[in-house]
Amino acid sequence: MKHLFIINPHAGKYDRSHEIREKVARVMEGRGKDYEILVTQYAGHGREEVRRAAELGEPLRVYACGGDGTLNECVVGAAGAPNAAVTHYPTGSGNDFIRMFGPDTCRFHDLEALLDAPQESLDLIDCNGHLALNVCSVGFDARIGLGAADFKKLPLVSGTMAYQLSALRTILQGIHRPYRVELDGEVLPHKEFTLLCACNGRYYGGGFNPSTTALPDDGALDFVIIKAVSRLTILALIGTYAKGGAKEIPQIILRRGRELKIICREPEMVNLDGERVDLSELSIRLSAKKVNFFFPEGTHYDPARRGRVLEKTR
Ligand SMILES: Nc1ncnc2c1ncn2[C@@H]1O[C@H](COP(=O)(O)OP(=O)(O)OP(=O)(O)O)[C@@H](O)[C@H]1O
Repeated sequence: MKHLFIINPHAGKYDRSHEIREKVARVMEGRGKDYEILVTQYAGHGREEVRRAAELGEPLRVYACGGDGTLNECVVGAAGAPNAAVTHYPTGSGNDFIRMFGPDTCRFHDLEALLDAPQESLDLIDCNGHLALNVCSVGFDARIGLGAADFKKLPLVSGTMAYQLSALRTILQGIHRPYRVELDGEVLPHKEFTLLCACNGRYYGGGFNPSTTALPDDGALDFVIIKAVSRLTILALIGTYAKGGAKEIPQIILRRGRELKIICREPEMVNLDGERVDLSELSIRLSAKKVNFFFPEGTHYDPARRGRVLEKTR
């Protein structure tokens, strides 16, 4: 079994690659494991290296050392490879996918707990051929989160300020847009929407909890759709939405399904695990590919399965 550590030096607030390298070497050499560390040189590098390693066909365990973007790169590289499995060693800003492990999320910081850990086969979201593990969304939230990058480039603008400026721009530009939306073959009667979200995981955007029922291995996606609402309404509802209260909000449609088709008037920013693609016609569905994900013994993304001993892969 080969253990491959993909370290993104740009994840989180500062470069932790040196510290992670030392920790990995200490743990892996102490246990006589076959391991390799790769510090990425550019966006997309992790995905390429994981794909190359998975294609060798040998048993492979990949540790995504970064945030959700790094995890997405490793997952895409390992998607569909039965010999490969991925986990998250969180050093990013949001680390949202693993929040689903609830009180056990902190155990992902323990490298030793990730060794010889059990795995499950997880579903993936496919949006026009782009894959996501956690959440794919379009609308108000995607424009704020992804649009913040435009402001981060400006001098004297901090990370928080970039999000505030992006939120202000999004609110001024109008928070709902005309989309044609089809859910599992049924065209929704509404003409304008604020946000459409396909959830495989339960958290995104630094802790927002749009779905409290999504499970990444149930062969379905949990769709969260906010109809057109006013700026004042969104301000009043956003706190409830963030805390997992979507089912209490009448302007939100919650459905479990397999495919969401969206046609926009012009290209829209689409969020895939925090990464951006711009599309005007979207088909968001379950991918035919799955990915193996490993996690500390006794923990689980499904609260009902926490504490159970799963089969280990050595
Ligand atoms: N060497 C690199 N240079 C520039 N960008 C990189 C490099 N390696 C990876 N990336 C990209 O960096 C981006 C941010 O990484 P990541 O999402 O892991 O961290 P984060 O934004 O701090 O965390 P989170 O997404 O959990 O908030 C991703 O788009 C990833 O593809």
